[in-house]
Amino acid sequence: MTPPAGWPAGPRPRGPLAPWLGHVPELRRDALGFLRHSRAAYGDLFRIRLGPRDVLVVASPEAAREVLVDKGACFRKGRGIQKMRPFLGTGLLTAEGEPWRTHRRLMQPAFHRAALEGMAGAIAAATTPLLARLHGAAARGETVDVGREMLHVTLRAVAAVLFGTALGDEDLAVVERELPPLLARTADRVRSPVDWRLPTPAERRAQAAGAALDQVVHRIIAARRLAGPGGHDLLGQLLAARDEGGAGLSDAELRDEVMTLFLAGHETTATLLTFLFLTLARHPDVRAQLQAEVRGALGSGAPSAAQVRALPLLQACLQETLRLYPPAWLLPRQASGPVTVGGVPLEAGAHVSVNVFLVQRNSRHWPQAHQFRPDRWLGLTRTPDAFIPFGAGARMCIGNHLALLEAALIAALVLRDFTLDVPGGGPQGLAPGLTLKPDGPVLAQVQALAGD
Ligand code: HEM
Repeated sequence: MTPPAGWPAGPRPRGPLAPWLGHVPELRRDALGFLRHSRAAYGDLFRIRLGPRDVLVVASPEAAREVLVDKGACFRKGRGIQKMRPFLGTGLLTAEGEPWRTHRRLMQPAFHRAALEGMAGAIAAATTPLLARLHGAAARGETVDVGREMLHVTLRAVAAVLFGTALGDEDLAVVERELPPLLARTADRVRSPVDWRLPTPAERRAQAAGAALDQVVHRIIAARRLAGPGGHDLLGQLLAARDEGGAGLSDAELRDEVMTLFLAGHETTATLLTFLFLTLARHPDVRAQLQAEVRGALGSGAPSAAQVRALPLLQACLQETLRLYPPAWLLPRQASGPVTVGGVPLEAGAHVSVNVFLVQRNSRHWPQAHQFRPDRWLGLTRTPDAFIPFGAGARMCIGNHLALLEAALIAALVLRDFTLDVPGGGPQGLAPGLTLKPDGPVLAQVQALAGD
């Protein structure tokens, strides 16, 4: 195993199977511990081995910027992302080159901050069943599984934002039932070292789920086309989008984009909210200040986008949660031609992994990097370079404003009426999979706050 010429050092794989597996066993055992330890020993750029491949791990904001922004055109998405294609088709997440550029140009306006203003009502309405469940749990003294509840609410929110009122209760039930097995199977495929599709029960379940979802999505697209322009839903805006030649997205392209938005926008936002409530339960002083801010600024009705954006401590807590626990914790890339990163020469096909988790806990850039200190965000006028939870450059998350709006609205609505306590402090470890999650369920006791 000869490392590529000019590459930095990294840990040596151990054990009899090391030549075949490289660091896969270490990563399976404790990926974050292994990566943190390697960074401490080898610096902000180091080499690891994944099976037959050398991977350059990037843990400095400067080199991350090179990969994602300055030399972004010299890289394509890594292999894992391509394995999402059977279910996602070629939506924004998986597309490359000209098709990606065309779709991104067409879709971008619908995701601008100003375009999202009118969606606050739909997100607040999607939160109503969660609030009802929390009331019930508080009255009965039951605990709630915060992660599960956040997955429910963000799925409803993303569905409401995408389809508006076009999504009836029956269709929503299909989405709630069929999307999770499809997403779970997609995550398994990404993690798997091989890329085959045996007809296992999970694969067959995912295929059936995909077919059921396709039916719903195609029906809604047809109905939405008939209804014509107007409305605040994203699908309406995507249907109306035209390129310079006057061409819009076909039904097949819209299907792929809708599935992509479900996948990209659902678990990520749920994870942010789960970590937010877990972290606030561990910092009751911050939570009390935050509740005072929310209750002081919001009346009893549905808050507007402008109202939640103007809550400085809520915004600071969301940023600090994204810094410590970035749901998209690593961004894999493959060089499409010869290029250097941090002075390291890469050949075409070389693998790079921008490690968002390590960048955002880099102590050169973040004093007390591992501590939850939302106050560090108060009064900041520009986003620090070492903060890339939504990526950076041309492939940066198209849904970043939507995610922050959704998370702020849901968090504000919950915090206005409830306190979620997590007895024993909840799960202590982190589970880095497709997204970064707590390594166990976050079980909360719910207390309803008295009205004013
Ligand atoms: C807290 C929530 C979210 C986080 C942390 C997050 C993070 C990210 C990151 C890091 C990327 C870049 C991936 C890369 O460079 O390889 C990305 C891409 C993307 N995200 Fe998000 N995301 C979130 C929510 C959303 C939402 C709500 C949507 C839409 C409903 C969305 C849609 C997308 C899409 C379509 C892409 C691909 C963009 C492209 O390549 O042009 N995301 N996201």
